[in-house]
Amino acid sequence: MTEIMVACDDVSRTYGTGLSAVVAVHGTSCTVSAGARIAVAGPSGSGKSTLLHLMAALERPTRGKVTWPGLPVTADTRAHLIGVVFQSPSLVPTLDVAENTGLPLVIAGVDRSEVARRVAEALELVDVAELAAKLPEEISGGQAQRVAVARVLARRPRLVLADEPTGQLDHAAGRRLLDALLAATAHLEAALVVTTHDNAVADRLDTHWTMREGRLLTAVVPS
Ligand SMILES: Nc1ncnc2c1ncn2[C@@H]1O[C@H](COP(=O)(O)OP(=O)(O)OP(=O)(O)O)[C@@H](O)[C@H]1O
Repeated sequence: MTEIMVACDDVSRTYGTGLSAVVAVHGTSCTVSAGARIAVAGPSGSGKSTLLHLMAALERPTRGKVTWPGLPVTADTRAHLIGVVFQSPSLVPTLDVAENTGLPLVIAGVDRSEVARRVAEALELVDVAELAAKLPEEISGGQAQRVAVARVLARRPRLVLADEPTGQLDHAAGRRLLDALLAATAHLEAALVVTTHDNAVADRLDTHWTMREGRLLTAVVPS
């Protein structure tokens, strides 16, 4: 049977209360299987990021349940098993590319030689190995975003959730970033969920989900 990385069971997330309450995600059920490659599209404000944050355990549902049947997710293991890529890379300006990539591993107390090994592998996977000694200010926005992906991959996650990862990149840099994400998650045998407004991005993924007003419409598998 296919392993389920994350399952949302009738999940809702409401922000605020009373008249100002916003139902960002409404009664949504879905599953992400091991190795799945899913694009989540939908208009701005339709709940894509909120759904992703619920899957990442960065938000708690106000109703329903999110579970990770195939992953031993606890507060301690979450960040290693589930990698989240945001729209903006948020690198530490005073650390070089290799140090930025290894920072979460160093904080987690991973052995120095193991950090070096995983950083080298991750930078290779996203094709920025030659930038290892550069500072963030010395690299392009597209390269910085690939370093942010490497920082996630260095933890060897089983599930990668990318929230508009190409949103701040031009077409060519966006394509390169997506190439790197697809190749790296295939290498790590990780499932990948990408939210996007861009059809060119969605078309590269196997399964298409659409959100409207907080609801997940029927998933479409392109022929
Ligand atoms: N922390 C928050 N507090 C209050 N409202 C929020 C919060 N986060 C999201 N919302 C609201 O929830 C709704 C869904 O937002 P969400 O960011 O999930 O949508 P989205 O589809 O990802 O949008 P975009 O494509 O513009 O990023 C919106 O109405 C938004 O204003």
